[in-house]
Amino acid sequence: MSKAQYALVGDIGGTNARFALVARDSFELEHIQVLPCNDYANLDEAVRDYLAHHPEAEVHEACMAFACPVHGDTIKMTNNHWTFNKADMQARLGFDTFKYVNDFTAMALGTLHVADERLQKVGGGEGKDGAARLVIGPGTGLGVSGLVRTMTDWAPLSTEGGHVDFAPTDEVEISVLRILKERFGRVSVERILCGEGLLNLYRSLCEIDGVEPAHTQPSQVTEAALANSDVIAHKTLKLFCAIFGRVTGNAALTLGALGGVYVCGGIIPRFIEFFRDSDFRQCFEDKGRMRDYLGGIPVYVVTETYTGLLGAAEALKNQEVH
Ligand SMILES: Nc1ncnc2c1ncn2[C@@H]1O[C@H](COP(=O)(O)OP(=O)(O)OP(=O)(O)O)[C@@H](O)[C@H]1O
Repeated sequence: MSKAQYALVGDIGGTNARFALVARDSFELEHIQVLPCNDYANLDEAVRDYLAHHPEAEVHEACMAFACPVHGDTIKMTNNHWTFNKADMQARLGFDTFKYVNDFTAMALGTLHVADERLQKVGGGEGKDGAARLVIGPGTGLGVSGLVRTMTDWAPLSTEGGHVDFAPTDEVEISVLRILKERFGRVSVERILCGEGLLNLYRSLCEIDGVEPAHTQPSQVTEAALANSDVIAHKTLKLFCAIFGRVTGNAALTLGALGGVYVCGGIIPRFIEFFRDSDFRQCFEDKGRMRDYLGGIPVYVVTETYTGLLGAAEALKNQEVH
């Protein structure tokens, strides 16, 4: 009996490597497995281990997303010890095709295949068909990407939008800027809108109120905020959502994202009800003469865990991804 033909897709983060198989012309992820990168000397060991569990699959094609730059000849993971030459790795694994994409680019492409029930709408109308989409996500950093329709496919934009300047809009935010400027010299929005950023914001609000910080992890701040057991933690999460709304609105204006906004990353899905009740949407739309323009744009929080794997599957077939 001949083996079934599959492509291997991967999403390689600092801590974990996620793998799945996809059949030809399908976006259904089969046999998803999450392996700790630290258990393997390099990528090929992890891939071999994964494929050894699926001898029924014949794999000639692969596409993987990496949490590091992917444009050079060498992949050097930012947060783990894996490093290798791309051509050498492809030869070692014996794949006819091996595509490499950045993890947030894969996240953006993955939103094209997320099931409707994994998209939580937070205001706005219907996205305009074929118009640009914004993909933005606070996680370890603040990822910003976009999707633009071309003649053949959706082209993902690789941007550094997390590094635009933080633009405060009231006295409290101006005080936050002052405090963070003293610490970092320059304050990009990523200094606030990511896990570490949430802590930066919390510590700043503690300093403004003259209170000793009680939390040292981003998750502690959100837990205390959700339990409403700590006034400053609650204020922090509220302000986090408001600033995220303004930054997302700015990015949507710049990109002309009438097709919709997709909120990815591991942070917002952890407090989706709080997010829905927050000032996020109001701040997203609070752009003077552009209020109506933004008012029509739907915002979706993506709650799918494996968006990056779906994106790797899309990237394999997408002619705009080289
Ligand atoms: N409950 C929480 N509230 C706020 N931030 C959190 C919470 N739990 C984890 N974080 C923060 O979320 C960040 C991780 O984000 P995310 O889950 O998106 O990972 P990632 O950037 O995709 O990285 P990787 O691909 O290595 O998993 C970390 O900075 C972490 O401290």
